[in-house]
Amino acid sequence: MIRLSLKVIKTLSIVSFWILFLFIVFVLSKGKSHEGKAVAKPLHQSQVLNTDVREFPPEPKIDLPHLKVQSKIMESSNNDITQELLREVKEAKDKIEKLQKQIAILEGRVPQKFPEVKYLGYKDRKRILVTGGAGFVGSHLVDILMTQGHEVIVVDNFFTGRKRNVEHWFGHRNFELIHHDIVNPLYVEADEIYHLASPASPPHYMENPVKTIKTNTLGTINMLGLARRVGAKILIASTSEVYGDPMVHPQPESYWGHVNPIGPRACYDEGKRVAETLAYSYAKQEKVSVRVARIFNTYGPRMLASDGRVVSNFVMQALQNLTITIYGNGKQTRSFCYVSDLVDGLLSLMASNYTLPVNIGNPVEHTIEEFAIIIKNLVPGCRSLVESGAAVEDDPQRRRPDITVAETNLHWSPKISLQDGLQRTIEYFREELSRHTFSHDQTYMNVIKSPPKT
Ligand SMILES: O=c1ccn([C@@H]2O[C@H](COP(=O)(O)OP(=O)(O)O[C@H]3OC[C@@H](O)[C@H](O)[C@H]3O)[C@@H](O)[C@H]2O)c(=O)[nH]1
Repeated sequence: MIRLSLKVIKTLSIVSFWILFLFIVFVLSKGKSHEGKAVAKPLHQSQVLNTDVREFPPEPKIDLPHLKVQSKIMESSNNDITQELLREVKEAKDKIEKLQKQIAILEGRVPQKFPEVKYLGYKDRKRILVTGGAGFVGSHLVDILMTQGHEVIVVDNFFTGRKRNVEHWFGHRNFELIHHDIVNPLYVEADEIYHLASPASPPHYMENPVKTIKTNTLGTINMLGLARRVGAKILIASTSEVYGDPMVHPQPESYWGHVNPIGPRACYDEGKRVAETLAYSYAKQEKVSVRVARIFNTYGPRMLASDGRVVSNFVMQALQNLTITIYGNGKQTRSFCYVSDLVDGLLSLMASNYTLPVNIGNPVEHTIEEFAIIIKNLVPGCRSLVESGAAVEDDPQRRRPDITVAETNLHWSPKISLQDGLQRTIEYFREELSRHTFSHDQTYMNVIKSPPKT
């Protein structure tokens, strides 16, 4: 459809150029014939005058200057018209050139071929809504749902999501993108809802804590309300942060958590805890079919370089030989799951009959200090220093998922090793870096963080 529109625009611009050109040629030739008439007419008039007033000799002193002035006026007005037309032609040419450039850019961006999509019959094809579908995790989920042959509606407010993440589906008849903030109600039809919309990186969710709470409470109410109205099954993306700074290790789903309700992370931690409470309240009271995934630290391509989480920070620092910044003493631990494993877990959970919360994460645990060294060693020739700085307030000290529930009920466990996943992620960020040019004292971080120059 987009390709067709581009062709039509291209054809129209060429046709309009030729029409304008022919019009100009026509006007110019008219102007010339006028010029001819302008000379002929006075001559004719003078002849008439000669015959009519034979007794009075013509008075060239009066007539000739008049004729000269007149022809000069006509000449100059013709010159003006010509100048004006030439200016218009130039303007039109410039506009057409500009349009052609824009068309070339658009043609380059619209994929000539969509990724291969399975054909599903009417009975098997679902209409699936993904909130936050242009984000890091959401866009990977959308890719799988699309290739499975479903109809996918992406809703995103583009706070941390990017159109670029889903642009390879633009124009596909199974794909729809809605720019919408789910804090406001949404009226669409869907069989399933994956509710992922929320900033997930600590610096992002702390930037506007009130908005983070609204997204996870009002936004979740809106999505649960929608699920109730249309009878859709809904999966809520919760987080390992519901366990806070855990007193139990590793964390099973049965652990109630240890969250500071008034700390800097509370907007997210408590927001997600309320989201879970809302899910089970709608399930109990309104009979909505809910699934709750507690997502542990996830990484992979399409993370924003400015995301602020440890993987993107360390990889970007290592690629640019900048100091790798550890917050605190680096003894705190995390377990990192590659994004494709997480997406498989979400799909399995949605398809299962298991309705209680499920941890989705990779149980291989590392200290942040070890993690910095692992990344440094994976970037060939990296000369970064590793340094410790100030600790982050309320930073959870130990985190590792107990994934027994997922293994038993979903038959799911992560497949991608940290080594493989990080290598793919490093390649992605290397590519991201190559898209930008920097002056000698600039880094990707300070370029993308500084406000755009006007
Ligand atoms: O540059 C950095 C960034 C982070 N860190 C540390 O690395 C650890 C991990 O931090 P991240 O910001 O990546 O993520 P966190 O584990 O704190 O929070 C994450 O938890 C699970 C998810 O649901 C969320 O995506 C997110 O809230 C923390 O201890 C943090 O202090 C650094 O040492 N240096």
